[in-house]
Amino acid sequence: MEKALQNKNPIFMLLSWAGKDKKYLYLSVLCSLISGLSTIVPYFVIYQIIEQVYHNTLTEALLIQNLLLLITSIIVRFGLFAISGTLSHKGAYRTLFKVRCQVTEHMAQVPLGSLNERNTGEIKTLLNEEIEKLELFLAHHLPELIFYMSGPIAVFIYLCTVNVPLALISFIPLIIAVAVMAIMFRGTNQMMDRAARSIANLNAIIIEYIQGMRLIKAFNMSSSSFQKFAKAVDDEFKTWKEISLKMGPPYASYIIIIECGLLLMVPIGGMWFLNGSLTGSVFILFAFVGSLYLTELRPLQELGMNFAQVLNAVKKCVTFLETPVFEQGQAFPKNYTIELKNVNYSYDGQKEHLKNVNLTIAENEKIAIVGASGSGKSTIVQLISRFNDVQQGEVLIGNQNVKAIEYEELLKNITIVFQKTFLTSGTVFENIVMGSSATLDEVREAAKKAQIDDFIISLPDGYDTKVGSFGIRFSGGEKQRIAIARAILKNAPILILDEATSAADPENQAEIDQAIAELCVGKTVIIIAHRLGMIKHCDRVAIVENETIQACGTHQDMLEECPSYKKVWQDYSKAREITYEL
Ligand SMILES: Nc1ncnc2c1ncn2[C@@H]1O[C@H](COP(=O)(O)OP(=O)(O)OP(=O)(O)O)[C@@H](O)[C@H]1O
Repeated sequence: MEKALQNKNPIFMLLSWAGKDKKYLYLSVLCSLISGLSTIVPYFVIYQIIEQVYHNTLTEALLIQNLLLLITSIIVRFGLFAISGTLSHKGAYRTLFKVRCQVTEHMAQVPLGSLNERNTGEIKTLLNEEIEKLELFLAHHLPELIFYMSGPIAVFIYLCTVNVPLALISFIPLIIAVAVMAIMFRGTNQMMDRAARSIANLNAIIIEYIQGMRLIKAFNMSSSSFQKFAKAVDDEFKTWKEISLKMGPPYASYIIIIECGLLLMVPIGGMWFLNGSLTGSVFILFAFVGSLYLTELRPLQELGMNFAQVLNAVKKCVTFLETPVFEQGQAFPKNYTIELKNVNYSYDGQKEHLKNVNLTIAENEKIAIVGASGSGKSTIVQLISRFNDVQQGEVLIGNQNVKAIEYEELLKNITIVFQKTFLTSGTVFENIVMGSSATLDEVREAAKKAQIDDFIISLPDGYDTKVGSFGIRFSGGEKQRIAIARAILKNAPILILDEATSAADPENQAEIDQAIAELCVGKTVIIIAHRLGMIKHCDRVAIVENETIQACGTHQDMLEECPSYKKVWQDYSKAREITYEL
């Protein structure tokens, strides 16, 4: 793969992605070549017949011989073309599978931050539409290009053996047509780039529209959302209209020019015949064949246009595959102390979202991070787990920079429970086990501790119930308890709870608190919670304000010494006492 990326020629890139399946593509090209070369046979037969008629030597035996030759050439031409198509499709779909695997594998190896920079629509477009265009090239364009080109080239060579000057003249329309085509393709790369961006934008808006359907309905935003969608469709329409307007005239010119061979062959060949420098049979051959053979190249124009899109798709795949991945690192340290030293971080390179953050969390210590919404609490924990990388300063675990630790090892040793739990489309069991080799008993044990076992066994298929089947939708609280069960099962030495119990209902709160308390035993724990009740699990509290950690200490010390923490605590206590009178 590395080697392939250094070699930027798109065709070589594609062939290198095909790997061992290149053989199908090469064989397909070979079949296309032979099939294309067989185009020469009918022209040869025509010339033979003209000669035989002209010299009055045509016999029944010769007619049958010519007929057999024609039938054989037709069988070879279309038989091999069909075989070529079968082979090219086999090679193409295997290659597509490999490219899709590489892209998805690469996605898992790049920092989450660099994926966030690309919108969902862009990645979906790359995986579906852009990679699909590679099939168009490998299965269709490549064999067809060889097929359509080899025939006329063979005929041209054959015509040269008959009469070189006239053969060269018969070639002139192609030179002019190719020049027109070259003019046509000037600037199309940028246009195709724009077309790809426009379809990615359209995809992103469709995804946003579907995902945000509830919000759209709740706030009656359908008209404005439709406007956004309509604008994206309009942009797509305008882009393709512009492309069509730019390509239409040269396309028509190409078709017309390539058909103009007769305009050269009849007067020039006729004059040479009249002044005796050409035999009648050669004149008739050129008048028919010399003006016809180039029309075989008509489809090349369309192939050329599609090829620009294929090049664009290859470029997109290469750019994505070149996104830097995590480098190989060292083993996870034996000590689970976490340290943030002079950490600065900005999402956009402009506003500083974290400034000079310093925090040390001892092994087995439990620390709560509190602060206003948007103050940077989640950003801090994301830097520890390398969802994003610090831009200045360093994050250390067991005195080792997290960037130097093997990424998989890092993820193995850290469990994060987020506020929003993502459930995959598998069974409930698969959603808790998450690829580990835990048994059903172990999974149930974890689920019991997370207070979700009773609910799961009440489902139609218990732990084998498919998420989303039987119209089953999990509530926010149920999803969070599944996430807690996952964390209990994973049992990593470092635990991060980012608003992990925000959706717990009051009935289960006490049990979940108990589950979390058990989960935290013997671990280095960071808890982010707006419900400050979680602080009772913690040894210390750190408060984030003005993009940095303002103060850190025990709950009692902070109440006495940190006015902003005191205020946060008072606000929380007051909020708990509020009752709504209806
Ligand atoms: N992917 C992102 N791109 C750009 N800005 C971001 C991104 N994620 C967070 N931010 C910004 O960084 C700041 C800190 O966000 P963060 O999520 O860390 O805050 P938080 O304290 O965890 O908030 P909350 O308590 O509401 O979850 C906010 O201003 C937020 O808008």
